[in-house]
Amino acid sequence: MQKSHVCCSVRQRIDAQLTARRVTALAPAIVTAMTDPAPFPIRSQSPGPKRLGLTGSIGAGKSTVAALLRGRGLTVLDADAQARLVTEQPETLALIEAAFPGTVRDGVLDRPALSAVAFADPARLARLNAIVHPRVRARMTALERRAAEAGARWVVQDIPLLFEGGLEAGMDAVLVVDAPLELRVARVMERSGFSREEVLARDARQTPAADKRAKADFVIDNGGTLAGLEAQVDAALEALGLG
Ligand SMILES: CC(C)(COP(=O)(O)OP(=O)(O)OC[C@H]1O[C@@H](n2cnc3c(N)ncnc32)[C@H](O)[C@@H]1O)[C@@H](O)C(=O)NCCC(=O)NCCS
Ligand SMILES: Nc1ncnc2c1ncn2[C@@H]1O[C@H](COP(=O)(O)OP(=O)(O)OP(=O)(O)O)[C@@H](O)[C@H]1O
Repeated sequence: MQKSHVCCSVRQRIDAQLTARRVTALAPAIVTAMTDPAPFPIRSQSPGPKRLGLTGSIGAGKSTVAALLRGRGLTVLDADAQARLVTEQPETLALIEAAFPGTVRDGVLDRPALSAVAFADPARLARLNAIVHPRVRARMTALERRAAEAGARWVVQDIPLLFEGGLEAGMDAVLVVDAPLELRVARVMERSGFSREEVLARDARQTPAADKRAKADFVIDNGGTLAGLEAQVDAALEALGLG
């Protein structure tokens, strides 16, 4: 009952405003609504909270956007964090060590060592993904169920590999955050101490940023200031009726 009310209120607001299906920023801190004859489509017919997929290439600013969304009261489920928990489980570590010998030491994953082997070769990365991703998905489903029980009407699913996993079909809306490659590289080098080559190796294993943008319902350009980013996040939430 409550859920259909949310769905209707989203539709009403967007019908009334005849606003954007897509929000883009052509320059930092400037948000432009592109008109679309159709109201924003809320796709899911399934019960449970509506899902806002949050994705983007390495270093685009997903975690930063996720923090803003949390700050606005939304429940954010973080696939990277779940992957980290999964890769602490003995069962997963045994599978990883068997597939990538030498990457687990004293029961702890050597993340740089695994990265060096996995991101160097698509077949190896596929093998790692096959171990980790089903477990991450199961945990995300469990978290979503918990959020539903707590009364959440929307959940944000922060999933770096949303398009790579074909998960967009299960989302009610997809928000892609993006920034120019060189800026993403510089930000990740600064944040994580990775080399330029390490960042580029990961980027090369992801769906190209241009393809992500093309598939998005909302594109947030994070090539500028944090204030500009925040303004775009608020515009997207407004268009979804969550502002
Ligand atoms: C290889 C691992 C150990 C490296 O750990 P590390 O701490 O260096 O990176 P972290 O997990 O924080 O990921 C940082 C970013 O790297 C990129 N990345 C991570 N895994 C992948 C992947 N399988 N394919 C492409 N890009 C990836 C994403 O942009 C991600 O946001 C780790 O990333 C991992 O276990 N990856 C497999 C699980 C996975 O796909 N996680 C991402 C989404 S669920
Ligand atoms: N607009 C901005 N201005 C300055 N720094 C920023 C901005 N947006 C994000 N950053 C910084 O850039 C780095 C990358 O951002 P963030 O961690 O949010 O990206 P991500 O997409 O989650 O990365 P990953 O794919 O590695 O998980 C962080 O250190 C973050 O604080």
